[in-house]
Amino acid sequence: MFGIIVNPLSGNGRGSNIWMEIKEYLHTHHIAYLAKITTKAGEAAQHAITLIQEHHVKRILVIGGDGTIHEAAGGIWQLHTEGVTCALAVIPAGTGNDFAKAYGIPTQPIKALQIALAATTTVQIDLLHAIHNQVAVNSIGAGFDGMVAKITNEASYKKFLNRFGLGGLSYFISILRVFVTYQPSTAWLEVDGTTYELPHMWLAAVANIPFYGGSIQICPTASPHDGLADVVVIQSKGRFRLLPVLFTVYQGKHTKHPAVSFYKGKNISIRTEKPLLVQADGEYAGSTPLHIELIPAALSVIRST
Ligand SMILES: Nc1ncnc2c1ncn2[C@@H]1O[C@H](COP(=O)(O)OP(=O)(O)OP(=O)(O)O)[C@@H](O)[C@H]1O
Repeated sequence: MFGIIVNPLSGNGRGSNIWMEIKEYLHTHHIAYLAKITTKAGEAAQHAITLIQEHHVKRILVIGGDGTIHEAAGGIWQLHTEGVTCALAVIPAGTGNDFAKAYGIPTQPIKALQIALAATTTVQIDLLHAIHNQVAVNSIGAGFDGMVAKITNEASYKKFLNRFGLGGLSYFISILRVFVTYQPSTAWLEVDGTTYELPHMWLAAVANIPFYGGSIQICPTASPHDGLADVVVIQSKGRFRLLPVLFTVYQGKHTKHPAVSFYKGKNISIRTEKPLLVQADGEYAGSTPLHIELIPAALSVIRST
């Protein structure tokens, strides 16, 4: 028996349509499952806990976006700390789908389901453990990207673009909106005991995978298997100096720009002169200060071969 968690509203209703298709396939092929459908934000974590504790599932398939994956992974991790294991599989149904991209999970729902059912390749991935005991699978960032996550999730164009399968474009629109108004500030980054002062900081993001915000290659060298978190910092006094970064970051070709710097470590703190918005896996997650600890090999993920 395996468990399924569905966010029917992910990708502006794509989650619901995919669920119909998957349900039909499972019935046709006489595959037993137990499904939980979310009815409000935050529910996926509890669904994961219930599926594991009460129904003893060893595999949970999430049909949703990165926000729902974030919550389900949090539930699985909570029980992992008590010694109970359960693997996570995904059928991408969200706007950005960065998690699926990182693990080669196809966007075609039946293909993604077949990978989940076969479970031939399971990998252990690192997690980013932050304040309020939450874990992130993709990234946690403060400043510019916290603001982009917030306005994207509130924007009406996210819904509109999702209708045409162009959800990823909504992040780009938000980036342009925030870019013209954002005011950088001083921050202090601590990586494994060494503190760096960062004047004119636009963003500081801690990444577990190379992508965020719908396939932006913010940290091309980030790996969820190396036991280290990658930190990317962007600093600039002027806005227009960052234009080349803006237009090269999607291909991960911004890395040599003098405004961009990278760090790697296990314990990362970010303090700022004024509270900055924080995003965790693309969802609003409070504000700075931030402390993140990398937990190595903390979650089993079923990936494409
Ligand atoms: N039934 C629901 N009603 C309202 N909100 C929900 C529901 N189920 C989940 N959520 C919340 O919706 C948020 C976004 O969901 P999700 O990430 O799955 O889709 P998305 O926003 O379309 O995709 P992406 O994160 O890739 O942009 C999550 O933070 C989750 O808590």
